[in-house]
Order: sequence, then structure tokens, then C-alpha cells
Amino acid sequence: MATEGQVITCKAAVAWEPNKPLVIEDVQVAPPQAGEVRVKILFTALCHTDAYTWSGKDPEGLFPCILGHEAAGIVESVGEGVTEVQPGDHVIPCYQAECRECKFCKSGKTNLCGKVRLATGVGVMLNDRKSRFSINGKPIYHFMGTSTFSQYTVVHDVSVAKVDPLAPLDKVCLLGCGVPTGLGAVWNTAKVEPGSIVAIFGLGTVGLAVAEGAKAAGASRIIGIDIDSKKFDTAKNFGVTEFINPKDHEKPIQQVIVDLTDGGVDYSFECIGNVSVMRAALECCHKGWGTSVIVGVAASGQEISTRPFQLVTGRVWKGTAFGGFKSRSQVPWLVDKYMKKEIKVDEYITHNLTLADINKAFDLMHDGKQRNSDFIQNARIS
Ligand SMILES: NC(=O)c1ccc[n+]([C@@H]2O[C@H](COP(=O)([O-])OP(=O)(O)OC[C@H]3O[C@@H](n4cnc5c(N)ncnc54)[C@H](O)[C@@H]3O)[C@@H](O)[C@H]2O)c1
Ligand SMILES: N[C@@H](CCC(=O)N[C@@H](CSCO)C(=O)NCC(=O)O)C(=O)O
Ligand SMILES: [Zn+2]
Ligand SMILES: [Zn+2]
Repeated sequence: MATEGQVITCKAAVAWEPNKPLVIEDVQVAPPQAGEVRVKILFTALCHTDAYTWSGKDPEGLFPCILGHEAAGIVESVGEGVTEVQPGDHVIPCYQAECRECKFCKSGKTNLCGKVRLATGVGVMLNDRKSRFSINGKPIYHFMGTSTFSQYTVVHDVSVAKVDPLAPLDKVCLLGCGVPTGLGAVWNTAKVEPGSIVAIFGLGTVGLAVAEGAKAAGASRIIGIDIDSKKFDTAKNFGVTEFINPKDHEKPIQQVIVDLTDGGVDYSFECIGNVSVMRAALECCHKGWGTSVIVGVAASGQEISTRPFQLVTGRVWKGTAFGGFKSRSQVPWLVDKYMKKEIKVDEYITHNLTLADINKAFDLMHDGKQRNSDFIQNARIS
């Protein structure tokens, strides 16, 4: 039955309140307006940022909402003026938009885009500042401009990347967030050179992708730091060459690393979201040139600190969003690299579940003991 122009009623996982289990509801999804695309989501993964917003610690978290931002699907219909995708196209929604027209996009200096960010930050669509989701007339907020924990979602046309129709959507959904973030932190933000010594704090999906990126960039030593020693076995497969558990040391972890590396690492990456670790990651960098990249998302109200002398003496503190990748332009390129077996994706998946089991997927994400390996779950939605 043709659905174009119709309201679609489908299943979605609704976060009614912070920290309360998601509820599978029948949700009405309005047709796309001008500049919008309605996507049938086939597969979505979970990211820790979904859990962070769900926890209530995200200042941009609004409830009730439909979370989810790491997914793949097929375009169901498009609104007026949409030219770059059409029904039937295989797509990856991109929480980081790319309009190619705004000050940010034209700067050549950043992958951030300003076109829809103010609307996506308050859970609505740009066109009429309203949500396309509702339950019996009550609006449900969008999240990160993607809301992929729904069988259908509406996104801005600047927030959708058209990908190779032959790519397996149950795998490449992971290219919507964590894997590109880690790879890009190394390739785009830090620009790690061959021979570099790299330290990675936190060996979840993002940290593992940093390791994969650092290995590809030719790093000579890749030091993984995690409070969970079980992470090392898996991390070796992604390129980590040495492992440190801070719990095994009495000295501050930055001192341990400086001692092990003749003065510090060339590049470090904080992939946890812990502001104390962010400081350690900066301070384990080599005097004169060491660069530390903040990848983790810290909760509202948290602040970073260090002695300014750390920067005066040449260390550089940076951050990255989506690994610096331009989403619509480069997500298809990452999909092609996966198809050519140049980057891993399958190896990051630990579980396949149905939408009905989405709370279990979050439990698995939070409870390392129940998992074979400790990164992402691919919660199947169909
Ligand atoms: N900047 C971005 O664009 C972007 C994109 C995706 C995810 N993120 C953020 O990146 C972070 C990591 O995401 P993830 O999915 O890999 O998370 P994860 O929870 O799977 O991994 C974090 C790892 O850090 C370890 N850890 C926790 N506390 C530690 C400590 N004090 N010292 C050392 N290790 C410690 C944990 O054992 C775990 O292995 C999250 O904050 C997430 O929100 C940012
Ligand atoms: N809403 C949060 C900010 C969260 C944040 O930093 N998001 C990252 C992506 S995390 C993906 O898992 C990001 O890219 N930010 C840039 C942007 O959102 O434009 C808060 O306010 O603390
Ligand atoms: Zn994410
Ligand atoms: Zn833009």
C-alpha cells in the first residue's frame, strides 16, 4: 500500500521520562515537509550517547522523545524540494548535518553544520519547529535530528547520506556514529603520522575505532588504557599493542605513561567522557607537540582543568564531533571502504536483537558481564 503523503502508524521505543524503561508504542509519523525525508529504519545500533541523554544528564535531553542515532534504512518518501535522495534509496541518517551552504560548511575548517542544529537541539524540525512524531495527538520530541528507535523517522535532507545499495544495512548502520568517530578522530582531527606513539583512554567502540585508525595511520605504539582488563584481548585485534589498567598503579596514570614513553605520547584520545581522565590524557602528552583529543561526552555541568603551563609548553587540547567527517560526503566513502574490506564494521557488533528487546539491549550495554565482548549492540528493528 502506498504510504506517501499519509500518516504512518508504526512501532517506536519511546523514552517517556529519564531513566524509565523505554516503552514500545504505536506512534504516528507525519509525512515529510519541504526539505525533509521519511526513512524506513531497518537497523539501528545503540550508542552511549543515547544512554547519556536517556539518563537525564544531557542539557539538550527533552522528554518524551524517541532516541537513536546510529542506523540505516530506505527512503519511503521525500518532501518538496528534496533532490538528492528519492524513495528506495538506501541511506544512513546523520546526526551531524552537512548543508554545504552555511558558514560552517563553507569554512573548510569544520564538519559542523549550522543549518538545522538549533532545531535538532530542541527536538523539532526546522520547517515549522514542530515534531513529526505523535501519539494520539501528543507530540513526541525528535532526538539529534535522527530518532532511529522507530520503524519510520523523519530527518532533514541535509542529515541523510545515500549509500551503496549493495551494502548490508545490518552492518553499515554502525557507520552512523561510533566507528567513524574513532577513525576520524585519528585521521581528521589529530592527523596521526606514521611512527607516532598513541594512548587511548577507554576501549569501548569509540576507543577501538581509534585503535583501528591509529594502526592504519602507521602508529608504532598504541597504548590502551581501561579500568576493565578484559578489554585488552579484544583491543589487540583492533591494533592496541600495550595495555595499562590504572588500577594496577599507584602513581597517576599520566605519570605512568610519561615514564613508559620517554617523556609522553605524541597523541592521546579520551574516549570515556570523564573529565579527570581528560586531564590525564592531556598531561600524558609529550612536551612541545603532544596533542590530546577529547572524544567522550561529559555530563552537564562538568568542566575540564589543567595547569595552563601544560599548553604553554606546547601540548595541544582538541575535541572532535563525528571524527571531523563531513557526513553526507564522507559516510558513503566509509561505506565503500567497508565494502572493499579496508575498515572493520562486523567486528564491533556483539548482539542482534529485536526492537521489542531494546531495554535488554541497553542492559547488555551497561552490564559487561553478560557480554562476550563489550561494545555495541545492534538492535534489529523491522
Ligand atoms: N564526540 C563524538 O562525536 C562522539 C561520538 C560517539 C560517542 N561519543 C562518546 O564517546 C564516549 C565513549 O563511547 P563508547 O561507546 O566507546 O563507550 P563505552 O562505555 O563502550 O567505552 C568506555 C570505556 O571506558 C572505560 N572506562 C570507564 N572509566 C574509565 C576510567 N576512569 N579509566 C579508563 N577507562 C575507563 C570503560 O571500561 C569502557 O571500556 C562516550 O562518552 C560517548 O558518548 C562521542
Ligand atoms: N547534547 C550534549 C552534547 C552531546 C555531544 O557532544 N554530542 C556529540 C556527538 S555524541 C554522538 O554519540 C557531538 O557531535 N556534538 C556536536 C553537536 O552536537 O553539534 C550536551 O549538550 O552536552
Ligand atoms: Zn553516538
Ligand atoms: Zn551547513
